[in-house]
Amino acid sequence: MEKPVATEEKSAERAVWSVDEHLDDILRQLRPLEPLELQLLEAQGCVLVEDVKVPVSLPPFDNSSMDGYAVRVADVESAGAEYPIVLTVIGDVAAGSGELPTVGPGQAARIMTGAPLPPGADAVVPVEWTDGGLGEGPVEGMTAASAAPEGATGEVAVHRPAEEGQYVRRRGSDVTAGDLALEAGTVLGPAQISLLAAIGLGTVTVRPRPRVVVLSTGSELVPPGEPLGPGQIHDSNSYALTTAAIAAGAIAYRVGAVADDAETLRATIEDQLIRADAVVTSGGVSVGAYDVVKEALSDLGSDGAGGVEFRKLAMQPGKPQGFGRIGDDRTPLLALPGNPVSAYVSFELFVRPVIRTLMGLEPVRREPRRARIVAKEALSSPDGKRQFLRGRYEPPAKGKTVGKVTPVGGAGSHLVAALAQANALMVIPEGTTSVAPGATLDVLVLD
Ligand SMILES: Nc1nc2c(c(=O)[nH]1)N[C@H]1C(S)=C(S)[C@@H](COP(=O)(O)OP(=O)(O)OC[C@H]3O[C@@H](n4cnc5c(N)ncnc54)[C@H](O)[C@@H]3O)O[C@H]1N2
Ligand code: MOO
Repeated sequence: MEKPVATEEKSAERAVWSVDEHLDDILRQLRPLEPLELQLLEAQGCVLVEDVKVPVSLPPFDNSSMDGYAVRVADVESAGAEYPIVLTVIGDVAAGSGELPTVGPGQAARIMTGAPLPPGADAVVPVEWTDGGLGEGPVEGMTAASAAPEGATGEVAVHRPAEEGQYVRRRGSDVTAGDLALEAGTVLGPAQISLLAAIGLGTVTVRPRPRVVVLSTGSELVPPGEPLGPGQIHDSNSYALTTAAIAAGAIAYRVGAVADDAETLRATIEDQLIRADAVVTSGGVSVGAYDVVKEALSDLGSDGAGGVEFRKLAMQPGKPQGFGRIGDDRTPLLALPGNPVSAYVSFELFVRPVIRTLMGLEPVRREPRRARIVAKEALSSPDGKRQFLRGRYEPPAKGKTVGKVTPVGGAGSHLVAALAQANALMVIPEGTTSVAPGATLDVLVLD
């Protein structure tokens, strides 16, 4: 844990906050979202809040793992290529068959993969071990039932013996009724959702994905796809932050850029609160005459309570930051700086942990990795600030613990092209003003 930058009680006006102090202050004000019962497809990536028990065994019945013939082992004991055993085919058992024929001595039932093993049979011989009912040598596969309905009856020659239970998947061999299917705390990925579906659960109780409303502020902003007028730029932050929120696990709503007008901004945010578990804004948090986010948000609490506090952080980029809880539900709002790299780095450091906390996901912060700097010149960093430079990270070679990182672009917080080439943030600590090539440092890998 790094030494706090300011030790006296914090006040937005005078103290500089460290990155960790700001994040800790945000996180201590948040609780994970209340669990919800969701449809399986909506639960992907969410944390299960209760143990799930298996209601019915899997497989629910003995079934075939091959397309072939359900037989009695005793009948085919002496089967061989030279002297195949000929059995009478009494019918087909397809996957999903409800009514099953009974296989008597000298009989076989044609059976498909996943179909229940019919009574009387105690093994399956794959169709490749038989003549498929065609009266010749071993076949490659069955003729489609639609093309040859007579294949379900007649005779079949079996060329190899079978062992008891061969190609039979036993009832309960996967999981047994009453077993623990998944433990509370499990993050549901496709394999876990597969299991829930297989044991017949249509819904599951999880912490839901937070709904994150993203809005940009700035009268100069024009949506991509529209032409620029004098002095205008395209709004890239709302796209970066919306997609970053989705990548972090949220359901994100991008609201178009709002002009630098405090009343419009306040009304827009109030309108959005109905669908927000968190609000993220960009721009308007510095000291300019048109930085209206401060003006609009400082008192946007419930009945005058709460509101957003604006701070200076000992970091670069991302110095000006706002955080507070607003509206009747005390919805967390993070006001990020407008420079595109600052907004993105701020998202990584503060908003992503908020999303993960609301979802109950661990770890909340990215775990730093160590990497050796590959560069021609030393990297410089402002004294007293934690700097986040953009870099390309390569994982450690086999048997090594330290990877490599090459800076891309400079420290400027407007350099979006370099950001797009980067896959990591290089972290230069507060007390360090110069780092030589070949030195190692922490990197946050943006995967
Ligand atoms: N006198 C001072 N000026 C500035 C300071 C300071 O301490 N004293 N801090 C600088 C730092 S550091 C940052 S970061 C920025 C933060 O400014 P704001 O949050 O108020 O952001 P804006 O002024 O609205 O915009 C800054 C910059 O970013 C561009 N921008 C804004 N929104 C978007 C968007 N959605 N998509 C693309 N680009 C966007 C905007 O056009 C500006 O160029 O303040 C410094 N100034
Ligand atoms: O801190 Mo500002 O965020 O450097 O560009």
